[in-house]
Amino acid sequence: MSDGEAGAPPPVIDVQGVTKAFGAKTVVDHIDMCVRAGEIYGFLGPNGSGKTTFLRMLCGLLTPDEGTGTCLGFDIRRESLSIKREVGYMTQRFSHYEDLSIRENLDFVARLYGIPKRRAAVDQTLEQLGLVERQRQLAGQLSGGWKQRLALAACLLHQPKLLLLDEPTAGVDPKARRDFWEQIHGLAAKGLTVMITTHYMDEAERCHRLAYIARGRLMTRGTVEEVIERAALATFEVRAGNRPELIARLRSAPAIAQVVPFGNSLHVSGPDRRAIEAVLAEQVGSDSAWKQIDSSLEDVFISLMTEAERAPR
Ligand SMILES: Nc1ncnc2c1ncn2[C@@H]1O[C@H](COP(=O)(O)OP(=O)(O)OP(=O)(O)O)[C@@H](O)[C@H]1O
Repeated sequence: MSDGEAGAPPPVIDVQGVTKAFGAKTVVDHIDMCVRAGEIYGFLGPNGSGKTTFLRMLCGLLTPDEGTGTCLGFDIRRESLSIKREVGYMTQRFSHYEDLSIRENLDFVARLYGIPKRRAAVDQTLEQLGLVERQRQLAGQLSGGWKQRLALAACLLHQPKLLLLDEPTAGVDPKARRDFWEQIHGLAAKGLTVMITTHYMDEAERCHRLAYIARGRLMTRGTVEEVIERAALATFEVRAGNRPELIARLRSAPAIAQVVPFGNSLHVSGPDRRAIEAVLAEQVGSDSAWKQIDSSLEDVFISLMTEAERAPR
């Protein structure tokens, strides 16, 4: 599986065989990754698949049990201090002081990290993220979307070269998520590299490239188009309404890897188009009720997750 091309910008993250176990459980299992300067790289996978653990190893917060590589040109095992200086890491549980304003929160973070020319750094970050008008507003009164923007601002104060964002938009409404992504694309256009975890498919589609892991193992990576193409998954839309007995019958057919309800229809997928057609012809009847459609990223991810769950450890 190639992860980059000739003539591409230099890698900002370049790691091989990164592995971490907690007790007997291997949480990150021999992951290779190459992310290039200015890329927005999506890191996806089901809950508990090891994404946060991997991010923590990249930025020097956790030492891998196995594996080698560099982040921002620094060795992930030996130079974690240098890495931390140049990485902005937005964790899932970003906290701020509710009774301090946006400006006061940023000033506090700048003090904490000993950022030189603190006032100028705060001014610049407020400007950069469109927070100037709201700088006196108390953080506790902000909507979810503005809170996320404050969190992003706090990560940018020290002008990192790499942003690691762990589910930055969880629970944020679609408009605020869109605004957040505008910011991310703007930052990447200026040369910042961004690695982002998300469970939202529309966000995955906004990444330049992405990787999908399940149970700590890398299942696929590439552009959205490459990931869908490589999966070679045949998907059919079955317009059969809500029929639990039909769903159960389809799921029991060996040719069918997954059946997922989508509104009034079902998405039925598997590796062998003809074999699925044979099952549908038998189970659904008239072929006017079903047709082949393009597989979506979500269809592919669900299929990969199922594959990972079935694989022996
Ligand atoms: N410090 C730790 N000690 C023991 N187990 C841990 C530790 N940190 C994480 N784990 C376990 O490792 C597994 C992977 O967790 P991780 O947080 O990396 O997954 P994730 O993909 O980020 O999940 P989510 O999408 O839910 O955030 C989980 O089973 C978790 O309980």
